[in-house]
Amino acid sequence: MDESADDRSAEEVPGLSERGRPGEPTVGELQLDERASLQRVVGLSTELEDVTEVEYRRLRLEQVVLVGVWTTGSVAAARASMAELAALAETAGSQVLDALIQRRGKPDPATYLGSGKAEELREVVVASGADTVICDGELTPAQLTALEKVVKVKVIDRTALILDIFAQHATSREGKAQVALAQMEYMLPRLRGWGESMSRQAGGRAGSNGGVGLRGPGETKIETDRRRIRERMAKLRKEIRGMKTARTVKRAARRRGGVPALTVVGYTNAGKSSLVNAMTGSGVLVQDALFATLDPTTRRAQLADGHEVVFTDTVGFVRHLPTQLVEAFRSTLEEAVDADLLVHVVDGSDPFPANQISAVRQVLGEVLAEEDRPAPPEMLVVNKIDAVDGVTMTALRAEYPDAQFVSARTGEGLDGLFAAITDFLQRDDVDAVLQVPFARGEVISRLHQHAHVLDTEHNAEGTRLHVRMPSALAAEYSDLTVA
Ligand SMILES: Nc1nc2c(ncn2[C@@H]2O[C@H](COP(=O)(O)OP(=O)(O)OP(=O)(O)O)[C@@H](O)[C@H]2O)c(=O)[nH]1
Ligand SMILES: [Mg+2]
Repeated sequence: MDESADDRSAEEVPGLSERGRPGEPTVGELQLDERASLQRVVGLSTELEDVTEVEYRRLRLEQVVLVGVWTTGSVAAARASMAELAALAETAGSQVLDALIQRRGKPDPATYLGSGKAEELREVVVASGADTVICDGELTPAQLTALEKVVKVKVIDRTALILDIFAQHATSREGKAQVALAQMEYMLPRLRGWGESMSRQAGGRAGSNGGVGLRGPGETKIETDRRRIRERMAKLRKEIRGMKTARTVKRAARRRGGVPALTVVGYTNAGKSSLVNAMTGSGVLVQDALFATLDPTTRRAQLADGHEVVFTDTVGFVRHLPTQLVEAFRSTLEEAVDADLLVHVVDGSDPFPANQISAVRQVLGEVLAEEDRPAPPEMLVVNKIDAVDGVTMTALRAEYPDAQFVSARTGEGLDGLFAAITDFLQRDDVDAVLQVPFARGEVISRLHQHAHVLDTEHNAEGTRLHVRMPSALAAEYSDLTVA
């Protein structure tokens, strides 16, 4: 392998460190540091002893160095990807000390980074005092182990990082169960790899302080763990199925109410929750953090014409969503499948909004793939226009001529968005004349709530109403329709 080329292509990404790189550690500190990193890996083996701890396992990230292999696209796109990894790492509670990317045709099959670059990474890790390396991609168990061997601190990948954030943020019973399941799925094939790495590390120190407690789990232990994890996964799947049924029933009840359902989807941090708040006057959690929202929340709102709609705020999307989490997404996004309209929010101030849009559509496609219905219609909403300069704004308008341009922060464009939603919902309204008998007074109040009552006339049989209403509602009252 051409290692000099490897090293030449190494590049530091400026502006990502939260604080300056600390000075070189003294030899004494370095040893302490190394001991600490070994200690941490051994601690991991203890965690794996109990399957319930695997379930809610946290990666305990602290001070991290990010690395990425940049295969295609522009420098700016590669940097944006690393900036996102940094934001993810910070969301997980860690401090980013440094970030490096390597230009390479494809990740090294053995160590992800080329071997020369891996050595360089080791130097950065030592110099910065980092205790964890996060790779911007999904690594094979063997790659993780091999890279760990070189850098001598914990190495995790983007998938594990995202799983960790989800584990920290999930609040509902179903959300927690879904994430636990995804984590176990991720851990299962990696048990052996991590076990081997731990045995290796303990073995290397066996002369000084080796012993029963410091050895990695043996083959039998791993097999037992695997079996217990599989059992736990089966149990979780069953529990999740039960919770799903309950939710479907609840949603069906709401749908019968005839209230149009708008599901707000979009890339993480695009401002979905802010928009729901701005449009409904409610207090959904807004945070400058990725995946602030994990469980779907539903809020009612009234359109200018007096009609009620419900907005459902959903979990944000992200590029390279771990496959283990697609199932979790599917469950929270069932709301999306059922929606009358998908309100797709994109951050207009992001340097690459088109990438966000395609990532969202791709994940949504995967999530909806299993359904035998087409995806609901989508309305694109470009948010954060208060933070977009004039030139970019012109470009965005040209690129997305059908989109709504809003600022959830300043309220700009919200009237237009409301109007567009109203137009959309009324596009297939029908005119009908209903004769409602006295015994069915509840129909009249429902019509006033969900339809335009154009004319009312009381007669001997009850009330005759001329209404303009959604076709679904008309279908429900076909027995009362006289014209
Ligand atoms: N400048 C500006 N910032 C906004 C706007 N809307 C939202 N933000 C900010 O963007 C960040 C993310 O907002 P959220 O509403 O939590 O975004 P989200 O899409 O729900 O994020 P997740 O739930 O984490 O996926 C917050 O810091 C908001 O204050 C806007 O119109 N303009
Ligand atoms: Mg949110």
